[in-house]
Amino acid sequence: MASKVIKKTNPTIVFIFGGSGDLNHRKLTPALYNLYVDGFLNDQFKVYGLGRTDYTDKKYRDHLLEGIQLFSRRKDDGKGPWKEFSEKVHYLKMDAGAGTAEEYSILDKAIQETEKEWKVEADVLYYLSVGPNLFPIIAKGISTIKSSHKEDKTRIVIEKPFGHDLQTAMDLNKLLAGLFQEDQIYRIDHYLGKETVQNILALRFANTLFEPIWNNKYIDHVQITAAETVGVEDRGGYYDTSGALRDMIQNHILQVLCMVAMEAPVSFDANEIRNKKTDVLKAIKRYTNEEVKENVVRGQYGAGWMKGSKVNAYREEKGVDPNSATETYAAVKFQIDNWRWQGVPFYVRSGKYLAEKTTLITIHFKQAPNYAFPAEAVDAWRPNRLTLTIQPENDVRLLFQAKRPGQTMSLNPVEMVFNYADAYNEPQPEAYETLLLDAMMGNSTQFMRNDQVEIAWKVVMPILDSWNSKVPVSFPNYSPGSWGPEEADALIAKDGRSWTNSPTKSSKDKL
Ligand SMILES: NC(=O)C1=CN([C@@H]2O[C@H](COP(=O)(O)OP(=O)(O)OC[C@H]3O[C@@H](n4cnc5c(N)ncnc54)[C@H](OP(=O)(O)O)[C@@H]3O)[C@@H](O)[C@H]2O)C=CC1
Ligand SMILES: O=C1O[C@H](COP(=O)(O)O)[C@@H](O)[C@H](O)[C@H]1O
Repeated sequence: MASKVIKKTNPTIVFIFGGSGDLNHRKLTPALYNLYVDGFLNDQFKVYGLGRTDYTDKKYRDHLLEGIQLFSRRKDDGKGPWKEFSEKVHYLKMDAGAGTAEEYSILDKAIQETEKEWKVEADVLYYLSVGPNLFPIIAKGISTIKSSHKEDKTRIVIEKPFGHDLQTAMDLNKLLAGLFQEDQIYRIDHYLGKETVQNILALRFANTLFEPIWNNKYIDHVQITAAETVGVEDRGGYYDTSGALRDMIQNHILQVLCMVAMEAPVSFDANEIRNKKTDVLKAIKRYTNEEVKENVVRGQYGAGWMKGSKVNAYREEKGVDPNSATETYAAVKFQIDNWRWQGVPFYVRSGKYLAEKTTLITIHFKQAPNYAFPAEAVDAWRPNRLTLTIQPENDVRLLFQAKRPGQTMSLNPVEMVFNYADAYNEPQPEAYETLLLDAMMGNSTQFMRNDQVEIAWKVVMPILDSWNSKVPVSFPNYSPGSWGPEEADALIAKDGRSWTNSPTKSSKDKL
């Protein structure tokens, strides 16, 4: 087996705004720790958590170690690699919201001291893991830091949500463009870092098997589901200003849709891939108010039960307006008006408190002609289906017809399965590991470009506008633990199709 060549980062300083926050605790520090253990970080590496909370370096490291123990794919009791890694971790107390050059000068000082100690110019990554209200002020603050003005060495990662609507996304893009070059800006969408999402390009463009039939001649329709078994948890305040369409569909699901629908790139250059994805977004049909009613369904969960526990209705959640019209579920039938996809609907849906935690893409092929087979042979006939499960499993399944053993020509569908965990012994990196490493390496392929974000907003704006312009539908309209509102079943059923809820658990399961 060929040995893996590991390319290390340059000497790097990472500043995490929101270092005391939840995302850093659960995702960012565990990701950096795993990159360290896997050998991707230069020996000259430092990470500073930033926030207003009082922490000494020691207390901060203890807090982060708890995060490693709870959330990292690799655990550590504090005596393993964490011990050495934690010496690279520091905390700086600052009010980033003050936005003054004086406040930001502590970062300047930290860079200068570190460069003096390392005797090299460091790459500097600023990660904005804070609420979106702070993005503009922090971006301006960073631009005042004298020692990180070298464009090729300074990068800024912006968390979601990138804007609340098209106008606010455009405003933020404009502000960032005035402060940084576009190739310094990394707008993160963590779905793009997931292994199986990245595998879509390999599956489509590294095999001759699929691409020739990847079009409206052979594909009947595509489904993308991102179902969650959690409610809004302690993020009610944020979620109530967002909803499923903004929180999941405008970003994650549209990006996944682009990977499924894009044309073949001529190279893996960041801009080439992003151009091809942008073309898909441009081709998505913009709905009129009337068409929104026909093609979009929204839902909100009521009170009920999840796995034996009683759960509140959305309107009773902390931080949520008791009369809220915010959707916790959305299903959309998208239509892509281009040569490859015309006439092939893309049904997408996402929701909280659904029956299963699953993210999957299903490609439903057209029915093969079955006239030559006896009627009884085709009883169980099902069209071919390719399923890409993104989580909780990472697998690819191809459903096709096979002859049952016996003396008669009796057919039934079977599955060929490729499962990452079975196929490879290597552990899979978490999405944030992949994306943080890419950002440190200066590879922006899996990040959103300014125009991509804006076009994605343009796709959903007619839906948001239509929802704003009329009296809300009667909420709640689905129970926790279900697959969402009945109207979503009707949305697809009226086209003579049905949702694929979950792939079979193993190839031995009865199909
Ligand atoms: N948590 C998650 O699972 C996900 C989060 N995100 C995004 O990541 C970002 C962060 O989310 P999350 O970690 O959950 O949020 P939290 O509310 O847990 O953390 C917010 C952070 O912002 C810091 N902060 C707030 N005001 C200031 C200020 N004036 N100066 C300095 N620091 C400040 C807080 O630090 P302090 O109080 O110490 O000042 C805290 O560290 C958001 O944009 C969110 O949308 C995206 C996907 C998932
Ligand atoms: O960005 C978000 O994603 C999570 C779901 O992410 P996943 O990786 O667990 O599928 C979602 O819960 C959250 O509301 C949203 O902001």
